[in-house]
Amino acid sequence: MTTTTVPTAPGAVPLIGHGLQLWRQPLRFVTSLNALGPVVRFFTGPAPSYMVTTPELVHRLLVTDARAFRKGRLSDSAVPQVGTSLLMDIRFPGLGHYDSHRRHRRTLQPGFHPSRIAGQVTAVRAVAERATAARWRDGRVLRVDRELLEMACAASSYAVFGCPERAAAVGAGLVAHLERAMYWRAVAPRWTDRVPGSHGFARSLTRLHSLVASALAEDAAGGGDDCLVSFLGRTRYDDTGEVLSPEQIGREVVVALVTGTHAAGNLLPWVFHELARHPEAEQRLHGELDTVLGHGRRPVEAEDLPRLTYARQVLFEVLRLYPPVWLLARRALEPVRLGDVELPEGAEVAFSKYALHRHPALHRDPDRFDPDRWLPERARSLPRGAYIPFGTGHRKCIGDNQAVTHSLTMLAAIASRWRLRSVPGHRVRPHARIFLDTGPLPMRAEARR
Ligand code: HEM
Repeated sequence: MTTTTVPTAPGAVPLIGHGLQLWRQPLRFVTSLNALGPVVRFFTGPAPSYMVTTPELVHRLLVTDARAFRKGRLSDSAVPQVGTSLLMDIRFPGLGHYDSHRRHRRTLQPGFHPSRIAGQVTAVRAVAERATAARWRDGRVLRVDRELLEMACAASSYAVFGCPERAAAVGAGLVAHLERAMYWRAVAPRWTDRVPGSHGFARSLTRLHSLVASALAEDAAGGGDDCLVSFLGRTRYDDTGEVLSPEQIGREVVVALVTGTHAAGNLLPWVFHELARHPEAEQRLHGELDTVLGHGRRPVEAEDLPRLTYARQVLFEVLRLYPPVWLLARRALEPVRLGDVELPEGAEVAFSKYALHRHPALHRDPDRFDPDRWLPERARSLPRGAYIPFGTGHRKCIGDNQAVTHSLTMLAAIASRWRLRSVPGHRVRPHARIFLDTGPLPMRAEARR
């Protein structure tokens, strides 16, 4: 197949191509492409983009042929706003894209070592305990989406800053400003700087950089806590011995906070939504929590997490059905062949984990919530690349362990004491922007007795 025989998604309109479909019903649009072929052409402007729909080709894109691609459009739109960081296309003099990323990643990786993350469990549990004690009451209807986003923000701020006062100063509102403006910058036309949220964005960015500067100053004076900022302040590139500049540390912190808050914080509302719709799964989860934590429900500790196997299956199933990072893209650095398709240099290639995770050829009854898919013997039969909530290859999420540990801890702390019930008449409509969320999610809290 050449690029001329690649199928084009139906319904393109002049000038904006499929932009309206992607804007109005993004999830329906990306899943509809599964049936058209392994590579499908679509348009959001005059130049074509290509959607890859099979695990084999996604694996080629992210692993086998990864050197032939860079990040592309999303990185290009975010860099002028928040600067270059590990998540974007970072470059060092004399090194290409791949080697620049590798050098930077090697330097940051120890900051996310599992032992450091395990050390955060007690603080993350305390975040959930404090929030539920403050606002949750038996029978009260809560905006569960906001509650859990705030908890995720407090948990990731703790991972970043260590010191509880500084973590408290971050606040979900500040992080939400950043996420909102980054989304609008990515989708708004290039000719305008005036995207919704830009004003709050500038203030939030300055505030975050100043929190980082004071944390680094405190560290230099010998009073800092062991946290991501203090690790980043100490780490050095192993080839030159150079340290990261405070500005660079600030940029990495923006990414860690936005993804830690929004990607992880959007996951738990989906978990409670699915548990409320599947009482048998909820009962199994409660049974496991009662066994592991005892009927007195002692607080969850890091050592308990490996024993929460069903809770982990529930989480993995929600990551399949509602992958928070639902769409990703790359740009070809050179002419490249994907399967039977020749792509020119500069081609934008996207893939959707939402579509891949619901592909009927890969997952039986793909729209059904079934945590037992993740029983080891069943999970083993999945083809490579069919389940990649955290990506794969050299750019796989560096915060995957943190996201799973924090989410499991909060799930255990909440579900050991609370059950959340759907509110009759409320329909959940997924919002797919940078991250996939439930939108407003009112649920009734019931204390477990
Ligand atoms: C449920 C939570 C999360 C999900 C689903 C998620 C998903 C992802 C995905 C899919 C990628 C790969 C992007 C690509 O290939 O272009 C990624 C990269 C990344 N994530 Fe996450 N993430 C989550 C949480 C976090 C957290 C908690 C942090 C930091 C504390 C984080 C930091 C990053 C960074 C820095 C990268 C870039 C890695 C690189 O390019 O080397 N993420 N994430």
